[in-house]
Amino acid sequence: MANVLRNSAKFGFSGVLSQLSIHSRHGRECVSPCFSLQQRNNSTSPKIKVDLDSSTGVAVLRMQSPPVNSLSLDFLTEFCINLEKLEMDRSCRGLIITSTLSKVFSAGLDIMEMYGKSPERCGEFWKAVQEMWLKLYGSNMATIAAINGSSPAGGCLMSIGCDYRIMADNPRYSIGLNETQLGIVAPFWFKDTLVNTVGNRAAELSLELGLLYSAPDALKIGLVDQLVPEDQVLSTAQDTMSKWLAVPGQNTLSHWLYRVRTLSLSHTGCTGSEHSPSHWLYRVRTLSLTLAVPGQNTLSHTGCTRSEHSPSHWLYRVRTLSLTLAVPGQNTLSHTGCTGSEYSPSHWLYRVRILSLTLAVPGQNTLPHTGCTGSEHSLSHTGCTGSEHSLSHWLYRVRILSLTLAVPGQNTLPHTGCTGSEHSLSHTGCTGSEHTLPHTGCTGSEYSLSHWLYRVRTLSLTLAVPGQNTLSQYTL
Ligand SMILES: CCCCCC/C=C/CC(=O)SCCNC(=O)CCNC(=O)[C@H](O)C(C)(C)COP(=O)(O)OP(=O)(O)OC[C@H]1O[C@@H](n2cnc3c(N)ncnc32)[C@H](O)[C@@H]1OP(=O)(O)O
Repeated sequence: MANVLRNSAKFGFSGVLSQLSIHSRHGRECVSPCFSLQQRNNSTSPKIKVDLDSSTGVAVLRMQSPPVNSLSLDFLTEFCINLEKLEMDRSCRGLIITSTLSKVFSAGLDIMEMYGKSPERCGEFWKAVQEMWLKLYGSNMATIAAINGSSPAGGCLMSIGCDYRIMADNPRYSIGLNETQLGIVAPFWFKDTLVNTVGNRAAELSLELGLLYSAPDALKIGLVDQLVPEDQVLSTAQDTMSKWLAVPGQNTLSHWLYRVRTLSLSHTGCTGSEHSPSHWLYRVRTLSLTLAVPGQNTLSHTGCTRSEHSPSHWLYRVRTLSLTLAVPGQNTLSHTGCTGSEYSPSHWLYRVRILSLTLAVPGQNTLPHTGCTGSEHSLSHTGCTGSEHSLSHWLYRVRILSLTLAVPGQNTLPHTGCTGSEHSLSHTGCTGSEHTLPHTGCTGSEYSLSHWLYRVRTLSLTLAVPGQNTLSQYTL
């Protein structure tokens, strides 16, 4: 095992990933998640121990899977089953996650799950990773990570999936999304969750470099919220939990409102009951990887069949897709036809976001954006120049168009056929007849900025967890 880890660090994780092919098509019917979880839990000794204090409504979930609480399929399955049970137990309102191991909270995904396993097993494993995050991040309970040891990669994801993080004040412990250092592309929902936690720039640096932070540095960038002496991690978590549980309606609106952004990204495009969250995440991840590392995404990332996806085929498709999505008619080959040597995966991945921003205002990115060469596309360059494109202007427009993008299946070709003049503030690329009250509730004269922002936020909530968020739950 140590060899695998060492090799993955030395040769890049692609060597390990090439063993992996996630071909699972997820064509399965929706079954009870609890049932499917139980079906695949093959472990014998419990890797998770849960104690629920019925007087406080707080459960402590202890990870107890030596040597490092790595997130294997069995571990994740057990974790999800326990989470699901607590979620259904109305007496439980708060959840604290901690480790029984000394020095380690969780080492992240179990590397052995990604080595030499069948495509079916890999698919199951990846679904379980997603389910863990969805269940944790989407939990109705207040959640606190009591991080009493190192917490790299998936361990960090688990931590930032919680509402609050308390870490042992020990500089030898580290935390961070270090996937890039292993040659792994952190999926976009890892990235989004990190951005939500530490902000754009810190997340960008962190992911491009695959940084692990010591506990004090993690506190500095906001990756954890509090450091306490090691022997006080759990008791502090318990004290803190009582504050969270004292917030009126904690399990509903306030908790949800501030966590929605990421989930809305993850779920855009869902329609119908057949799209379970995990199914969607899997598909979205594929797309995002497809975009992210042209020429460097191998078959194992994508669920594609081998014969179709040769590297050149990939490049072509990526280029097409990028052009379509990004700044139609304005992205030149220098952005899209890059080869591996110019654009390392992490560099590409985490700059794509910039181009995404650019793509958000089609029809309104006019001459100042055109003719850009690769070198001009720096972080600060989102395609805008000139006084009319101030940051706040951009932000608001982007947000509005995000709304448009967020209702796939309803926003259709009218985006692409718009001319500049149609893209007024009140026009998000939709034609009137398709975009009626259920999306926005606005008519032209009501399109003041504050009104829009408010409505957009409301709508995001609606979109956030299809099949789980209903209007009745979140009507303001
Ligand atoms: C399907 C698509 C893939 C894309 C997914 C992208 C997302 C990836 C997220 C991930 O989580 S990838 C995993 C990344 N994890 C790490 O980089 C952590 C590596 N481990 C460590 O840094 C250290 O082990 C530790 C956690 C800081 C603990 O250090 P300590 O010195 O206490 O223990 P070690 O001697 O290093 O390890 C003991 C033992 O445990 C094995 N091990 C460590 N980490 C893992 C792991 N992630 N999976 C499986 N096994 C692990 C290690 O090999 C040792 O085993 P041995 O048999 O005793 O040699």
